[in-house]
Amino acid sequence: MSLQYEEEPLAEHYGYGPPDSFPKDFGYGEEEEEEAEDLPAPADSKPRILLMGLRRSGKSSIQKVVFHKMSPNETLFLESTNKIYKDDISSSSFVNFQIWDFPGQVDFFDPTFDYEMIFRGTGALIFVIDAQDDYVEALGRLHLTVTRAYRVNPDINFEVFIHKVDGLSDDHKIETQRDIHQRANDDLVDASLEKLHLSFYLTSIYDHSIFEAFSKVVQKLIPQLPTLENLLNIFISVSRREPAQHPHLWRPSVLNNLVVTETIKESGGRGALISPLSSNGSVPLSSDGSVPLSSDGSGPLSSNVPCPLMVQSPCPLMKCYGMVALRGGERSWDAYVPVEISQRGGNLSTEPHANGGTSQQSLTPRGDLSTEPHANGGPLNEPHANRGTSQQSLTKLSESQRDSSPPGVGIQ
Ligand SMILES: Nc1nc2c(ncn2[C@@H]2O[C@H](COP(=O)(O)OP(=O)(O)OP(=O)(O)O)[C@@H](O)[C@H]2O)c(=O)[nH]1
Repeated sequence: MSLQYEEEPLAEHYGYGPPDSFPKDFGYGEEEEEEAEDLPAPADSKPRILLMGLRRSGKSSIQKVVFHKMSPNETLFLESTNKIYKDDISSSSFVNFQIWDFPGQVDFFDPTFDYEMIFRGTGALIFVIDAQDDYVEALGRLHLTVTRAYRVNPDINFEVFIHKVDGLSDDHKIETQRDIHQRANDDLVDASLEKLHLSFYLTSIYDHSIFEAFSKVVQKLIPQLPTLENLLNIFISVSRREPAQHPHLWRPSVLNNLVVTETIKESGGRGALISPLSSNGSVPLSSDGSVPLSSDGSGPLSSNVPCPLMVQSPCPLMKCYGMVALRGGERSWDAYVPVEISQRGGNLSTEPHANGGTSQQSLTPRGDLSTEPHANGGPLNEPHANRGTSQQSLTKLSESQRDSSPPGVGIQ
């Protein structure tokens, strides 16, 4: 069903050539995209993220650096995209989506182009603006694109990447963002589209900003986000150790870098503990209970306690893992929620916790957040209150490891 649905309009209406022309030979790219025959039906498809913007604005570079580990310098050799490249990001049960990288020269509004089909199945539209270039034309195209898309599908998240800001001074960055924000919103007001919300991000492939921005875009597509945010607030509240004191500690710290990969399992839990996991699905252990980094700084070292709920991920946004355990009253730890922690190359955030005020929150039996004080008098924000329980969680994972596991394995 989907095969014809997607193949036909794209194959017919996209193609090489100047703007405003759509030769019939347009098709999908050949590198990583699926064959048209494999495309899922629109109703069943994963959330779709469109990458749009003028030519050379940096769309393909963003995709390659964020999802294919291409080094930023290599993007200098990328050729101009002349087909839609559809990239399937299937990293876990929560975070599955497709990215469609559009050629910059395509005019999406050619009458023969079925833009309705494209926008109808879209979760987020990222419009990339080259901040090092004159952006007047880009603003015009942005307006045209988002207004047309909004009329087809008002549920799309519209995200504007003010890109290549590595070449700008701090003052220039702020001024550029202010100016683009102002002009884009003025255009919407003139079109009586005040309800259309644009989110803006300053990005560059040469630093962490592009990962942060993409992480935020993806998170908006996760329906369980409120629950996850609550969990992560708890995560932050128990993550007390400062990197300055323990530079070897792998310390997830910012909310928007975290993505949970499993729903909360039924539990009689009243508390939460998060232990870091290595990418091979085991809990890293060291003599002082902290988490040593691997030599390349990309994540925790491997260790010796297997975790049955581990979810592997090929995506560099989600290469490290943590685990939430829900405590079940008199019982031992009986539910585990693996979380994926977005991080790249050991670039740890050392910003203070933005959401640290959740110390009195605890998990109800259904995994919802309660704001009541902790029932057992062991507030979650006291690191030592969790030391004993991390031992319990390890017991649950592997009885044989019980005595050999040091206390305080969880991040504190
Ligand atoms: N300074 C800087 N250059 C970048 C950045 N991102 C991409 N570039 C460069 O911008 C140029 C164009 O990048 P592409 O990714 O090919 O742009 P595109 O939007 O996909 O281009 P089309 O395929 O023609 O639509 C390349 O030389 C990249 O190296 C960035 O964050 N900073």
